[in-house]
Amino acid sequence: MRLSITKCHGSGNDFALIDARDLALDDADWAQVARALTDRAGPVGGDGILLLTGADAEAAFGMRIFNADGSEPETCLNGLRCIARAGLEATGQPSAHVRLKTSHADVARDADLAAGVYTVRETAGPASLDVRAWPLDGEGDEIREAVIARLSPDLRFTAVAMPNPHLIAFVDRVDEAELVRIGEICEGAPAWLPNRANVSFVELRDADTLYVRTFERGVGLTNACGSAMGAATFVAGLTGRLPFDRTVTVRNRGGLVRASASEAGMVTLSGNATVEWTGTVTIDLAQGTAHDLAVTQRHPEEIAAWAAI
Ligand SMILES: N[C@@H](CCC[C@H](N)C(=O)O)C(=O)O
Repeated sequence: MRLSITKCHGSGNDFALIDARDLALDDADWAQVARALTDRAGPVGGDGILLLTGADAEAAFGMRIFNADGSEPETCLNGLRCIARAGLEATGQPSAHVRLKTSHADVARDADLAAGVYTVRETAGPASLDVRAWPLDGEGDEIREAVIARLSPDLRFTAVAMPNPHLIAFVDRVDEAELVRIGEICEGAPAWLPNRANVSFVELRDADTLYVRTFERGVGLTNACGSAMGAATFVAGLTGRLPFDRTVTVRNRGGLVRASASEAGMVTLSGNATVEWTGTVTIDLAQGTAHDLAVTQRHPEEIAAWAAI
């Protein structure tokens, strides 16, 4: 099978985006496409794949995302900006209501974060504190700044669904080895956390800046995770570290976004949707491999504009 793909990223969280509006593959095949395209030893590499899906009565277009391991999460807010760019360009609209797996979001082209950086504003939520839905068992119905002894005796986590599951711990300094240790416990899908979780450590750097590092479910450490940045901004408000509705800078390993969260749990992020190149590639579904990549157009100007941030 030969696919057209767009290699793109939001804050360095990188994806192969596929216009799937006229493609009919079953979920198992998309999972296999995700494993093939995200393999960093293969010709493309990435944290996941994004599917632009068609309109319905409510939404101008939709997004599906598959993680590198082939699992399909509920949302992806860095990926949504890339899908928004593709969907807005495809439909010719300046803004849109977008269908996600289990929820909706609103997107619009925003003023460029910096010269030449295509920027999208996205609003998603509401964030939910109900962990019975994950499920996360044995820690009560809500987890707010609480020790989860099965993960660490020292850290205090807040559990938030965006609606994908996030465990957020504010720390003085991100300890990456500890983040990986805890991320891997969750990745093992223990009986008390069968659907796993994304785990983030967050530094409050000043009254206008957070730094977020995330071990993502189905992927591992990534440069950035948009839903984690949204969750972290909401938890900063919930725990009184920052006022709700203040727009702050959320830094990450791949760059930054501007973010705000309301008390009702709606989060708004404004950040890049950078296209690196477009091309075609062959997928061997039986083997789960990608080969014969042909890049048809490169965008060094977009890569350079983002690097300057
Ligand atoms: N990187 C994404 C989140 C992708 C999904 C996540 N790994 C999960 O399984 O929930 C983002 O930018 O939000």
